[in-house]
Amino acid sequence: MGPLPRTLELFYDVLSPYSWLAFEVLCRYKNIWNVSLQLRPTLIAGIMKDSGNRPPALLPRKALYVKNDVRLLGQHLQVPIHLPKDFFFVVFEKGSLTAMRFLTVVKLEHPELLEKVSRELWMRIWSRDEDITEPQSILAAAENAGMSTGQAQELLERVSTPQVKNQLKETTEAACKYGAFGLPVTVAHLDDETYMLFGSDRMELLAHLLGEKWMGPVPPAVTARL
Ligand SMILES: N[C@@H](CCC(=O)N[C@@H](CS)C(=O)NCC(=O)O)C(=O)O
Repeated sequence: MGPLPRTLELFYDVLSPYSWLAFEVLCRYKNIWNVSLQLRPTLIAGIMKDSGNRPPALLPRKALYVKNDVRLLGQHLQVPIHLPKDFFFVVFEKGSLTAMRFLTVVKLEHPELLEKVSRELWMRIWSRDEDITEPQSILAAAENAGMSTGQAQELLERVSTPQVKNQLKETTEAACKYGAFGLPVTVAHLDDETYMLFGSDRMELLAHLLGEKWMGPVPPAVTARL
């Protein structure tokens, strides 16, 4: 038997553009670093409430900074981020509750499609300024990720069931227990130690903790294909 795989849990919400950045970088590195990457759909609103934090964009000067930061990081990390025209309406009015419940049920029933469906939802909201709250929008994302219409509809019908609601709540609580006050959060389980890292900008530190090499956001073996 070989050594036990090191595990990384990525807590994310598709409402969080920084989560998208962390997600793409970790998806690029998971095989290079030989880590088991567990994707954990989480509700950022729940984390804000539980920790008493507030979204950075509620402070006007921070909002300006974040918009620019995310745009520049998108270019640097080769993730095609284009901010939605009505940033505040999209983030603070529309939110991500149904989308995150949908990803929760995808993880339960078709975990092999979770990466792709998550990416499709991010592409909609943070690249093409498309809705992610209406049933048709969620179905379109699922179908683009390779799910049949029937499969996607079946899962969508389950988003309001106690099982799915509770699962999303449990995952959000798990992130809070690790100390989350925002997203993305990467929890690294390495030998006897557990580390909680906040942000998409902790990857170099993560490489250091893993004893692996950080080769920048787009490692040579990988071509960014977004
Ligand atoms: N510096 C971090 C920022 C991450 C970030 O601001 N995430 C937002 C959600 S998109 C958040 O939860 N912020 C909470 C906070 O900054 O306290 C990065 O580059 O990823």
